Amino acid sequence: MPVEEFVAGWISGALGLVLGHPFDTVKVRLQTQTTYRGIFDCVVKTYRHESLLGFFKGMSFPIASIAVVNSVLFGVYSNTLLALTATSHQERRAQPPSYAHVFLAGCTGGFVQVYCLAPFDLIKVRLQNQTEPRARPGSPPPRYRGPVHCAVSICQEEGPRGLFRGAWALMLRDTPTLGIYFVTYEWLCRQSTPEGQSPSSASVLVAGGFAGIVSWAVATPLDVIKSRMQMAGLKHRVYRGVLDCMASSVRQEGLGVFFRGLTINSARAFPVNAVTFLSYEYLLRWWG
Ligand SMILES: CN(C)C(=N)NCCC[C@H](N)C(=O)O
Repeated sequence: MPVEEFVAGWISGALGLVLGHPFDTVKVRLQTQTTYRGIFDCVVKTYRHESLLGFFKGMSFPIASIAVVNSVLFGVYSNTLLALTATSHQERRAQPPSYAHVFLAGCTGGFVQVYCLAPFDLIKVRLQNQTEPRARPGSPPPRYRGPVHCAVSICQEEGPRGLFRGAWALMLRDTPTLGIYFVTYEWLCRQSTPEGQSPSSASVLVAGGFAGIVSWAVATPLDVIKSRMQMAGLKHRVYRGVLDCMASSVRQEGLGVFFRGLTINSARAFPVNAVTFLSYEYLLRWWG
């Protein structure tokens, strides 16, 4: 099994993550809290209360976890394509796989990475939702002192299964949308590249950026539900499942709830995924 795809997936994911984390914090807050009037209001309040550091809350853990999550996603995707089409990454430019194979491999990568992503994503969302400024003498400490304290507290207060809160919604979000992600990327690369050649850097950037936007646009409704289910344990609010969370969110806030964070998700998705795909392609060409 070729391992370069796993390593390239890790490095490219980490680069994209640092670039996108401030957008991600604003998105999570808009999706789970009702105190903000919009993106601008959330950015201003976060900056005033928590300084620039507020936008980077909960980032250390994803940086560590992206090593596992993105390498599993890209590694499983590429190795599934290898199993389906008997072509390596380098051979696929001359013999492009069918879109059905790309979709199937993307869905497989998305499905498998959920098992690694679920606990890391839960901890990230809990930490991003802590709006207290950095600890000052005399002020009450935030509920979670950091990622490890957060993981231990969740295990103690909600049981070890609590670490997988929202995992069903995450699986429903990621399995089909990662199929769409890789199909969009492949399709756009092929449109802008003469047959048999490797796509240029500009093609990879644009195709990666749009693959991010399209897949996140489709993923946003389940992303909202996933984030709410992840926060539910903390608020001692229990949803009976994904459908119950959907129904109760729509009842209270209308259908618009499914599009919370769509703009910021799309704004984040372009640079993050442009950089992710560019570094992934370059690392593999460099090693190939
Ligand atoms: C729509 N979904 C779930 C995705 N496209 N997932 C792939 C993640 C790529 C990148 N790390 C990101 O966070 O955008």
